[in-house]
Amino acid sequence: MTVTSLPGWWWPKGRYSRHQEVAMLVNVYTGDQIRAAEKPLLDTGYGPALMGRAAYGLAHHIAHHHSSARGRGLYGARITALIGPGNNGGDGLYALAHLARRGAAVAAVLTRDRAHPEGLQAFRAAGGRVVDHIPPSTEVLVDAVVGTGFRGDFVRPQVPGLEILNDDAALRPLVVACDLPSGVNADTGAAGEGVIAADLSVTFGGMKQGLIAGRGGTLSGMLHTVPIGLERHLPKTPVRLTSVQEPTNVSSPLPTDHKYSRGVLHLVAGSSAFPGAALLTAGAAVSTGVGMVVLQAPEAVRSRVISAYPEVVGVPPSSTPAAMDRSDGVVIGPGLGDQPQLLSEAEAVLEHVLESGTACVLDASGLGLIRDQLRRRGGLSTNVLITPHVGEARRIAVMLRDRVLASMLDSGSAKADPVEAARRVAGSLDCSVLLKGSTTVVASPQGEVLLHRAQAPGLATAGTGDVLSGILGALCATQEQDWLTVAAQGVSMHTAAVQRIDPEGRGRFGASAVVRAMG
Ligand SMILES: NC(=O)C1=CN([C@@H]2O[C@H](COP(=O)(O)OP(=O)(O)OC[C@H]3O[C@@H](n4cnc5c(N)ncnc54)[C@H](O)[C@@H]3O)[C@@H](O)[C@H]2O)[C@@H](O)CC1
Ligand SMILES: Nc1ncnc2c1ncn2[C@@H]1O[C@H](COP(=O)(O)OP(=O)(O)O)[C@@H](O)[C@H]1O
Repeated sequence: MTVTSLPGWWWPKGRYSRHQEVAMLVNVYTGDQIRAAEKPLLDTGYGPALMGRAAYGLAHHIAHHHSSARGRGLYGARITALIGPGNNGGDGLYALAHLARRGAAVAAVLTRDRAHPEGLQAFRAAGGRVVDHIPPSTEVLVDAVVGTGFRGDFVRPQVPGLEILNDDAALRPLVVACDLPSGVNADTGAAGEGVIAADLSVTFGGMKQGLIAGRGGTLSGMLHTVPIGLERHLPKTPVRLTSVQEPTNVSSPLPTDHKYSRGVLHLVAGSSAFPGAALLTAGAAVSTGVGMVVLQAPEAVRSRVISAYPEVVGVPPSSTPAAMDRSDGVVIGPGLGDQPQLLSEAEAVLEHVLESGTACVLDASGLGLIRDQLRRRGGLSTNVLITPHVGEARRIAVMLRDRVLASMLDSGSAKADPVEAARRVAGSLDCSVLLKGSTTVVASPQGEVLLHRAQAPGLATAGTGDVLSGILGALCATQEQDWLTVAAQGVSMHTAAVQRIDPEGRGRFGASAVVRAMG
């Protein structure tokens, strides 16, 4: 069976061997797009065939992951499924029937008084038992309560024995979600408290946005897509997923290059309160490979940065735009703080950038400059990439007086929708947006979206955003690419550096270590 395996290089419980991923950019669909693609096939009687392929793929991945987690074959493996009333439950039942025929001891808990009749029949015929609790010896728990048919709120079924989910990692069963963890919104990733976090999600027909975005991205675990024959019917999607691998499409220096042809990056970063941010941004830019890094910052910041990176050229914060004449890329904001003088000097640089069209990354305190630009120009410009985290994006929602946007950014809300939020900010400000978080969402003003699921929660440490700004700045100064390409390269490099220093996902590193791992 052909499958597309997605990022799995790091795994929290350390139970699996490293997984090779294959795809560089994968199309991502909403639940409705998948359902629409299924429709012509269902209308012409192919429903059972689709379900057959889905169930076979699910069984295949359960068997594979069980044997890599336990180090033995399927014979005698104790597999229990939570089965809902719809086709998602049907997939689960047929998958268990396959596994029973390969010698597994399978059981199903029916969470409602009805279940997919043919699936139930196949399950029973294969020797499956319907039980009213989760046997404590369960090694694999399959979540097939509800898939893309999920509507409203999800309440975790009250099934005796589910407490085994609270066991220590070594005892806990492997949790496999059928299509997606029950209760995750397939489009947005919004999810309530009752959702059972999966170690592995096996999804059918195409990668669903809800498995990557928002809370869904943190609940879905390792991802596999099982092709079920929808490919021809799937629409062109503007949403793609990056790989976490080191990008291969970043230009290397040519024998004919000189420092100016390799790009000059102008950084407006650092203040007496936050000199470290300038160090991290400059260090990351130098290590990414760029012809020259120019740092516009107060004297104390410059001397600290230059003592660590003597190759950086310092200019005072009051420099005129002439200091930027040779700049191919600009980063404004890391560690600027809130000193009015520094901010007004940064504003002059931003004005110059907006006039000249030089590629510019606007981050951290630099994002506060958007307010004035909204007043002056009604937004920014397509040569700008803004890189807010969710808190900063909420402040942008306030600047835009956009309540809908604010609710999309509220991760606890059923309306949470980071993909649409990033698109909305990009459209409103006419610039590209990189919304940081456990899944990074990059959106262009034209509505194209790129998702990156780092699966590296150790990145949640101060200063890693400054490192990312330095990487993005260096990349945009070195090569002429659209922001989506630069962002895909940048986030992949950022994550790949973490992969090198922290392959086990222990999180015992700081942002400086990420810079050191860049080279
Ligand atoms: N349409 C098809 O032919 C295919 C569908 N497939 C599977 O079918 C799933 C979709 O099937 P369905 O459309 O039957 O929908 P689901 O099985 O996902 O959900 C529908 C059922 O879940 C219940 N439900 C809805 N919201 C709920 C909530 N908040 N809490 C608890 N229960 C809730 C409903 O009562 C309904 O009976 C996909 O996720 C996938 O697993 C696959 O077999 C591939 C082919
Ligand atoms: N839970 C997480 N999992 C993976 N990556 C994360 C997580 N939390 C944050 N990150 C990443 O870490 C970086 C943090 O950036 P930011 O919040 O701007 O930090 P700082 O301002 O301290 O530099 C971003 O690239 C973000 O995507």
